[in-house]
Amino acid sequence: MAFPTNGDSAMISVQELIKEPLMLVPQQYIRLGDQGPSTTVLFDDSNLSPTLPILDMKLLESDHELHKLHSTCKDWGFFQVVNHGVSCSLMEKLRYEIEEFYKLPVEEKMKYKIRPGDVEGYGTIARGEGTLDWGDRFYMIINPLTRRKPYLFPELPSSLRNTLERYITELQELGMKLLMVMARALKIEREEVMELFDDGMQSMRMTYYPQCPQPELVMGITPHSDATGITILNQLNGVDGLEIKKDGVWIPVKFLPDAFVVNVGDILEILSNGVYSSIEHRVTVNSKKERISISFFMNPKFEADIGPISSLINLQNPPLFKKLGMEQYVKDFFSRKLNGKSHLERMKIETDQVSWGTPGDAKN
Ligand SMILES: O=C(O)CCC(=O)C(=O)O
Ligand SMILES: [Fe+2]
Repeated sequence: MAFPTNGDSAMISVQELIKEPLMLVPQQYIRLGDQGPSTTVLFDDSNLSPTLPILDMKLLESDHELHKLHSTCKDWGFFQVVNHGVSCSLMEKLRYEIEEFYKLPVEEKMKYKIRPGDVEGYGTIARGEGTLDWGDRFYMIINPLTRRKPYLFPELPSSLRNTLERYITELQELGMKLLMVMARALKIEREEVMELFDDGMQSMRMTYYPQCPQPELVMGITPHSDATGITILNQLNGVDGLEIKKDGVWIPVKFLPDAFVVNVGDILEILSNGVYSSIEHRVTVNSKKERISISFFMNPKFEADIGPISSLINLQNPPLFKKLGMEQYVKDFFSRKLNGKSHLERMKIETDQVSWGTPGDAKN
């Protein structure tokens, strides 16, 4: 599928840019004031900063852990998950393969470059205010298989491709398990979630954030919420940088070995009729070490309708979001600038259009 984009697809590799010793960041990457990364709450020695909740996959059958998951998805929209069942050796192999991929000469990587009018492939599209992010990305749809671009996934170096294939299988299983426990916590029928997400639209983004001579002036990825069901993030080389916006402040996520970071995306906020919230996040970079991550995005199938799940709607909880086909939802998302939660805002039903009850009741 070709997505309309708002023009400018900048094919500049930050990795190439810093090959020559660089003292000053070029103008097109600079963000000042509120737009810059200087608004973070730093971890202090007394450990007073709030830390992201950690959930144990093996305990999620218990009512206690289920309750913790439910309140975490409502209050944080983000958590780390341990005992997730994906083997350490596969995680190590994946890290190695992705590092090797980014070490390839730029001409090799350019074989996968984002083509005009598209969003998939290697490179960065300027989707903010024209300011570029300090990171080289590779985004592609990986499921359903028929949506894989023939010049992307199938053309990757075979050892990376085989490792990704194994990783995708494991993450599909983990993602489905997470969605099922969320359904239980939300009191949604398993079948309903299965129907939406089984063989759904899935995509991934591998990102390489090079070290930066002036990290206080740039952003690895602009603040955004994910337009997904859920996202499972693997901070491959253990370098920090992810920050989430909680109660109006940016909080750094401390890397936890052998854990995934999971977040609620806009689609899950819509499906849960606002009971769960997607959260804005961003990535800052540093002057010493590059950060490498891979995000796995799980979504409903292209044929599905996105809207509040009917069993969650009643007189006290009227629908807060419109209904839209997934195909159209994805198209609309990619044709807009990446800007906080603005895409989700467009899906909201105006308060004066809501005919029953008070909208606030839904956040129970
Ligand atoms: O690299 C990261 O930690 C976050 C990436 C991200 O937010 C995304 O791919 O949507
Ligand atoms: Fe994200």
